[in-house]
Amino acid sequence: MTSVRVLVATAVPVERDAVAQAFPGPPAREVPLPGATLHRLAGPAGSGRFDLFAAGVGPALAAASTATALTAAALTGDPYDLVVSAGIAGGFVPDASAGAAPGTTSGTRSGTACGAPVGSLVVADEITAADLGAETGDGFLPVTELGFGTITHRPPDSLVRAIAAVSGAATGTVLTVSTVTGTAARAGALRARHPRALAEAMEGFGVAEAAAAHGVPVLELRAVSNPVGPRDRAAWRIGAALTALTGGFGKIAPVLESWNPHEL
Ligand SMILES: O=C(O)c1cccc(C(=O)CC[C@H]2O[C@@H](n3cnc4c(=O)[nH]cnc43)[C@H](O)[C@@H]2O)c1
Repeated sequence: MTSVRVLVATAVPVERDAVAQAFPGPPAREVPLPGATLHRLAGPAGSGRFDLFAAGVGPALAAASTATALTAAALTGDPYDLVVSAGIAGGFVPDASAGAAPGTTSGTRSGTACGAPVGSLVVADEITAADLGAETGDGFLPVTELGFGTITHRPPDSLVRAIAAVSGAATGTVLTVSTVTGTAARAGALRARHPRALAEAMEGFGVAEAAAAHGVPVLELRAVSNPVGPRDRAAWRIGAALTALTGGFGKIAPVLESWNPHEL
């Protein structure tokens, strides 16, 4: 059986390098593509084959870059089996008075609602575009209610559960936004519309759209660098999140390597 071929799309190089640190071995080989450069890891024979790349910030550039990488691989006759959107994110931290959102694996520990605190990991069971739609006098309407497209992609359930189990990541919806939330009002509106949301970032839905167009399954793994809410740059913990991302990939790499894409 050939080994699993995985494309990991981060937004920026520092996230890509944090993922790369989880993989021991020789330095990655650079493979240039139009608009992006793959970092091809040389794993031991029989292990998974991982290409990491910085796909850009925001859903549009991430989708375009991911589609380029997927098309290039397909044209060589060696397509990817899985795409992973990875990086840092804002975490929803509910009020201590609030319970966990139904269906999330986050919740109450010692009576304190925990959501997705800074430094924690989140694996998406739903990758949802939060601001793709129309504003109306009666509120926001997603594109699906306008009769177009989709707003949610669902990663393979068994893989999500395996990754959560091995990494300790919380499981829930990860929102994709084009504008970083910067007020309590916006955070509250997102939580009201997406009660299972644990995190927001800016690329997952774009990566997932590209993967879906190629019929390739997608995952999103995020390490929380800041709370979603009023803008406070001093509260960002990018170093801690990158460390968590490296640790998370160290744990999930064997799961990805042993995953059988035909068991979907
Ligand atoms: O200074 C700001 O308020 C600000 C505004 C826009 C972007 C940033 C970034 O640092 C880049 C966002 C980058 O990181 C992911 N990310 C991390 N935290 C969040 C968040 O709370 N909401 C959305 N995205 C977030 C995102 O995926 C981007 O790649 C700072």
